[in-house]
Formats: sequence, structure tokens, C-alpha cells
Amino acid sequence: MARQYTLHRSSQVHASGIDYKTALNEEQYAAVSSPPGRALVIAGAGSGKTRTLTYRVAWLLDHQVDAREILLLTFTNKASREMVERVRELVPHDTSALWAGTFHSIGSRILRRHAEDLGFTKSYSILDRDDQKSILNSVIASLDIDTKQRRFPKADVLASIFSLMENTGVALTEIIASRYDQFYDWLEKIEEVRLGYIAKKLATNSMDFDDLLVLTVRLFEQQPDVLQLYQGRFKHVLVDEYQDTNSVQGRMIDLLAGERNSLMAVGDDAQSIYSWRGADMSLILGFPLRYPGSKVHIIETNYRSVPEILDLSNAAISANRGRFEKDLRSSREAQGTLPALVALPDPSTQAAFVAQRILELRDEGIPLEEMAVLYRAHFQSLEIQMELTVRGIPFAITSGLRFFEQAHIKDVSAFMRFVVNRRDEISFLRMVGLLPGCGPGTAAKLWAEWLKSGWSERVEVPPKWSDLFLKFKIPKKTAKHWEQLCYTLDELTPDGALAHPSQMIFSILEGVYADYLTASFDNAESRRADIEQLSQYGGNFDDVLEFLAQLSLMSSTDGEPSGERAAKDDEKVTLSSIHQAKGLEWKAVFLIWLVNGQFPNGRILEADDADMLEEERRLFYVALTRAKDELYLTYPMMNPKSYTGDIICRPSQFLEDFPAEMVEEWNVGNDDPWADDEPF
Ligand SMILES: Nc1ncnc2c1ncn2[C@@H]1O[C@H](COP(=O)(O)OP(=O)(O)OP(=O)(O)O)[C@@H](O)[C@H]1O
Repeated sequence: MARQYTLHRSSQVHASGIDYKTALNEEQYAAVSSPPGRALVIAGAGSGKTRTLTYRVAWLLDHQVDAREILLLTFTNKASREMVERVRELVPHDTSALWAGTFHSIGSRILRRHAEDLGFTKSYSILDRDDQKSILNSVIASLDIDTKQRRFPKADVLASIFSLMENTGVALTEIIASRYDQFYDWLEKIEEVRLGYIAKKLATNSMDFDDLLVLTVRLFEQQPDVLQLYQGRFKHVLVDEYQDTNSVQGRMIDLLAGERNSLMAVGDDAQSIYSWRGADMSLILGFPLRYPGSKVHIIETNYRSVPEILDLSNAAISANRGRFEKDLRSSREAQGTLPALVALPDPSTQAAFVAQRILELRDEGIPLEEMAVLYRAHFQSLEIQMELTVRGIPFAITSGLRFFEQAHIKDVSAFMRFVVNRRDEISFLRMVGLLPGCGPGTAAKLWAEWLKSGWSERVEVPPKWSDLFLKFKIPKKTAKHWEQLCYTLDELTPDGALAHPSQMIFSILEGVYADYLTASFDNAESRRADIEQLSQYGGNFDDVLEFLAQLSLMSSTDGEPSGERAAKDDEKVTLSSIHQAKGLEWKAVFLIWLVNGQFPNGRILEADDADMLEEERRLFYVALTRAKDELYLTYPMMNPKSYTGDIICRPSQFLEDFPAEMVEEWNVGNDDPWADDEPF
């Protein structure tokens, strides 16, 4: 009888040498190794979404997929950087042709190549919120709206309204009626401002963040050949944080996936927390219907939290109805202590409790950078900040201006933006506005002279700025500085070519900006150091267009944790809003201000809208699931700072969503001999 002999196919051994079955759990492996097609991966909190996506990319590369056929869309720039880095560590393949980034950065990359088709040039500027506001204000001024008679929405509010429109596809009338009905009588004028804003963006060759998405989709819809080009390239589209995509992003994905391409969307419906910015949860819930025949993978093993914390989180979210059923299990051993529920007399005692506990935990061996204080809104961190400062406990706050949004960084980039995009009025005005004696009136006149010269419309850079600019009419006080500016601009474009980004920054600093810094800021030295750092960063780019795009994208408000997050070797407690804690984890988490009206937020309670309340509960769930080992839920019983005088606080209704046995109540006393026996 013939001998049975089994042949081990060499394809089992991957170029990367990764043993996928060992590196992943069964659920993760099923998703990572799934055949080409449409797949939705519902991965619970702490279940390894990053691992699943990075191994999926490695798997594709190991299975003869070319890196250039992969598109990885992420929610933040940081996430995309980390994932690409992780893939590089995993596989020997060349991954440089892989496209990874946020929707905005991928949109910008595509638009850069096809801007002419949409009436822009490839050197278009990207507007941030500040720039948007300047344009909107100038449009409002030009329309002669009588804002004194009745309150007209401020530029910031208008920018939010227009953005919501673009991101949701909902008509202006409807948005005003449902969310801003106090401005309903202004509807016509608001529409005029909107049209004026669009026209001004086109005239100044500028796009805002929403345009990066909307125009990409428009390009795909209006030009089938362009769409085919990208569909033909990206055979594998992977999307992270799918629960927070909005309808335009959803459409962009659908278009790229087309009829045939593989699509893997990874997300957790229970963590969808951006509907206020247009995220559309129906995209994730409706995926199986939109993609008939798609496979749904559910990953339910949580590696992060001890069972006590996870059970509480599961119970807390179970009150929500609109969700995929899942049963998240902890892979960790029970530790025998329950999450703490701590009622404190008032906000300052709450702060004292948190600070004291932080010090005790540090003594027990948890480093400060493994602890976080989370809250619904930034102002709720005030007392904590004061208390930590008094006790000398270092902390980092994830709020405030990002590096790239600071005035001095924007000033320097205004020079670069203008020489690159000579129709960029905002940058021109910002740049000349830095010169002594040059107020808004003079700046506007200079801009008019510039337009009159005809050079703003020409493709080529003027061979010598000084030849042109020195003919302009300049106030006496400004003349010397204007001359200096001209020579600096000449240095930015030697012989009509754009200089290297680092060289440009150096010239701007030495030519014009250093003087301005010392004359304007008492911390000129540290600002100068920032600019030098920017110049160093510029060394990573050969192309100034790429550099400027990256700069704008980094200062986006796309949910990126801003400010400094405590680096690993930097011993600091993190103070963060829950939104900005998305995707992060700490050994000990303090969730403060669990009071009705604060969390859930008062506006949401007033609106009495079930969907909004569910989103608020998901936010609560996100906060709970950030904790690995210790979780403290705290609230003040009295709020002495309220406008109405002292008010008694009602504990958050979310605390009623789980059985009392799941937490341990702490009674906090006082060792002050002068205090009453009772805590208050
Ligand atoms: N198969 C695995 N074996 C061991 N540890 C794992 C495995 N998969 C993931 N982990 C670990 O689990 C933790 C959580 O992973 P990750 O941060 O990717 O979760 P997540 O799904 O993005 O969570 P969230 O959505 O709550 O932010 C990480 O520390 C990760 O290293």
C-alpha cells in the first residue's frame, strides 16, 4: 500500500517570518487572514484594533499584494504614523509606496494632483479655523449686513454651520432650523455669506479642511477616469475608527472601494462620539446592508482592563439600544478590588482627593505618566490644575494650542504660503501686517497694488520680488522694513525657483521675523527656539508644497490629541477631555465631575433627545474603558460656584446604569481637627 506523505507548502512560510496564529487571538486572526472582499471588523474597547490593522497590512504584503495597492485611512495623523512604523517593524517589504493618513491628508494628496480640474492650482493654500474666520469676516464686511440691529452669527459659528453642512450633506435651512434656530431670520444673508466665502476661497486659491474631503468626492464623482485611476491603484482599502466617519468620508470610501476592491473597516460602534461634528453612526451599523455579502468579524477579547473595570463598562453601555451586540471579555485575572465611587463635598475637595490619591498610587509604584484625570469639558479641570500645582505634581494637559497653531509659527508660514500661492490674500495680509506702521488699511492697499500688477494670476514666481514691490507706495514709517521684506522674499525664491523649506524659514527669521519677535513678545527666545525647531522639521521635506500641506494638516482639529501628551520618560499626570483620550490607556484613571448637568452635559439633558443621550453614554463608556487597573469615579455633592449660588448636585444618571455591587463606595473623611466630624 502506498505511503501517505504530506507536503508542507512553502507558502505557509511568509517573507516576514510572522507566525500569525501565535501573534493573534482567534478572532483577530480570522479578520487578519480573511480573503479579499468586504469586511467589517467590530472590535471592542481594548481588543487590539491597531494590532489587527497592522497585521492585516503585513498579511497582505506577505501575500503578494504590492504596497502601492494599499490605502490605510486613519482618524488621526498620529495613528497613521504609528501604524506605518509598526508595519515597518513587522515586515521586510518596502512599504514606502503605501498610502496611509487621515482622510484630510489623503484628500489633500489626491487634490494636489488634480487641483486644476477643480479651478484651483496645485499650490493651493489650506485654511485653518483662523484663516476661515478672517475670510468670513471680510465677506460679512463686504455684504454690509446690519449686525447691530439683530445679532448675526459670528464667523466661528458660521464656520461650524457650513462645516456641518459639508460633512453631513444636510441643507442649510435644515441645519439652521434644527440647531441654530435663533438665526433663522438671517437665513438668506447666511446663504449669501456662504456663497461669498466659496467665491473668496476660489479667488485666493485656498481650500478649507472640509474642501479636502468634499472636493475629493466631487472630483471622483465628476471625473470617472480619475476615480478609475485610484480604484485601479488601491485594491485594498483599510479604514480605522470607522464608527466616527461622516457621510462625506463614507462616500469617499464607497467610491474608492467601487465594485470590486477589498475593503476592511474596523471600528467600535460603542465608541462613536463625534456625531456633533457630523460622524454618522448609521455607516457602521448599516455596513452589512450597504455591502451585501460582506463578512462581519467581532473581536471581543479585551487585553486592557481587569475584569472588574470591564464588567462595569459592559453594564454601563448596555443601556444603549442602537449597537452591535457584543460580549467583551477580559483576558486578565480579576484583581479583587472594585472601581471606586467617591462622593466629595465640593469641587475643591474632589481635587484634593484626586491629588492625594495620585501621590499614594505613585508610592505604590504606578508612575505618574500611567495616570490620567478625565473629564467631559476642559473647564472642569480647573480645581485639579490648581491642586496639582500647589502640591508640585507635574501634569500635561491635552488642550490649548497645538504647536503648529501658535501665532509665531503661523506668521513664518504666511511668508512661505504667499510665495507659493500668490493669490493667498490671508497670508499676504498677515505677512505685511507684521511690519511696523502697516495697519489693515495699508495692508489692503498693498494687496490691491499686488493684484493690479497681474502677477498673482501668473503661473511663474516673479524673478525678483524687490523689482516689483519696491515700486509700491509705502508709508514712511514702514519703508525701511518693507525693503527688508522684499529682500527676504527674493531669498525665498532665488531665480524664480522655490528654496528649500529649511532655507526659507532661516531667511524669514533672520531677515524680518527675529526683529519682530523681540519687539513683540517677552518670551521671544522660546518662540525663536520653536521656529528653529520648525526649520529642523522642514529638513524632512524637499518640496515646500508638501511641507506646507503637512503643517496645515498637523494643526487640524480632527480629534488629534493636542498639546503635549506626557512622553513615556516624562513623569507627568495626564489631564484630558474624554474626546481627546480616545484610543489611549492608563493604569489608573480618575473620572471626575460625574454630576447630572456636567456629565451628561446639561444641554443634552435639556434637549431630551434619546440619540444624543446615547452618544453621551458612549462617551462615558470610552472614559471607563481607558483604565487598565484602577478606576475612580468621583463627584462633588455641592457646587458652590454656580451662578445661582450653592446648588446640590445630583449624581450622574449614568451611575444608575449599573448595579451598585459593581463599585465600592468610598467615604472620604477629614483629618482637620477644626472641621466638623461630618465631611461637610
Ligand atoms: N493578541 C494580543 N495579545 C496580547 N495583547 C494584545 C493582543 N492584541 C492586543 N493586545 C494589547 O491590548 C491592548 C489594547 O490594544 P489597542 O490599544 O489596539 O486596543 P483598541 O482596540 O484600539 O482599544 P480602544 O478602542 O479601546 O482604544 C494593547 O496594549 C495591545 O498591545
